[in-house]
Amino acid sequence: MEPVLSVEDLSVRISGLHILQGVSFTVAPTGVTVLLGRNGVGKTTTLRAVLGLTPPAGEVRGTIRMGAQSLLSQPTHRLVRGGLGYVPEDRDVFAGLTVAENLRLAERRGTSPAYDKVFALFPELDRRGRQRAGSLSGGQQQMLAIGRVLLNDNRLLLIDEPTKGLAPKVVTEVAEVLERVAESVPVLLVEQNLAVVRRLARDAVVLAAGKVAWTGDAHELLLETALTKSLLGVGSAEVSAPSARSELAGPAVARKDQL
Ligand SMILES: Nc1ncnc2c1ncn2[C@@H]1O[C@H](COP(=O)(O)OP(=O)(O)OP(=O)(O)O)[C@@H](O)[C@H]1O
Repeated sequence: MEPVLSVEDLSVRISGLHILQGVSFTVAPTGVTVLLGRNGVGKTTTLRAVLGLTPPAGEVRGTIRMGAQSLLSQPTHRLVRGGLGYVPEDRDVFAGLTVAENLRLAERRGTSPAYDKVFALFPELDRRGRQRAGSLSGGQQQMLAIGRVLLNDNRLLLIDEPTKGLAPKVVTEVAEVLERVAESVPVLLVEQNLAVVRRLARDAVVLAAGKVAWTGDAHELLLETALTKSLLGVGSAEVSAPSARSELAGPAVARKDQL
C-alpha cells in the first residue's frame, strides 16, 4: 500500500534551534499512525511543518509528499483545500462565536459540507448550535474542533493531542469518535495517553531529541518494556490497562519534570 504521506529527511530550525534533525517516516493510507515522544521532542513541530505552519523565521528542509504531490512549497490554505485536515492542540475554536458559526466558518467554498455526517457523530453539536463555543466544556470544544474538520472531505487528518486535559470519561468519548473517524480517513495522531494509543493506533513513529528513534507496530512498541521506558518514560505494565476497564485513563508519556 502506498503511503498517504511521506516525510523524508525533514529538518526544521527555529530561532537558531535545530528542532527536527533529518526526520523520515511514512503514514499508511488507512488507520491511525501515532507520533509519540516525550515532551518537547518535536511532535507538534512535525505536524506544523507538514501543514506549512512553521513560523516565518523558521527554516524547513527535506521532502514532504502526500501521494505524488510535494507539500513543502505550498501555502497552508491550498494544502487544506487539497484535503489535509488539521485539529490543533489548543482546539482553536472561536470562543465568541456560536457552535453553528464555528462550523459555518469551516465550510470550504465550492463544496457541500457534510453536516449530516458531523451531526451523526456529534449530536450535541446540533443541539448546541446556538451556544457560544467559549462556554462549551473542554470535551465539547474538542468535538467541535474535530467536527469542523470533518465537514469537508479529507485525504489525511493531522490531530494533535486531542485528549489533553480531558476527564477520563471524555477521553473515552473522544477515542470512540476518532476510532469511527479513522474507518474512513487516515489519521496522523499525536497522543500522550498510551491507553488511547493502544486502542487506536496501528503504526507508531517515536521521536527523541528531534530524530526518529523507532518506527513499527504500535502494539509491539507498547509491549516492549525497555523500549517504552527508554523512549517514553513509562513501563509497559503501566500501559496494559485491564480490558474490562471502560475508561481510558491510562498513563501518559512522562513529562520532562517527571524524569
Ligand atoms: N516557535 C518556536 N520558537 C522557538 N522554539 C520553538 C518554537 N516552536 C517549538 N519550539 C521548540 O521546539 C521544541 C519542540 O517543540 P514541539 O512543540 O514540537 O514539541 P512536542 O514534542 O510537540 O512537545 P509537547 O509534547 O510538549 O507538546 C521545543 O523545545 C520547543 O520549545
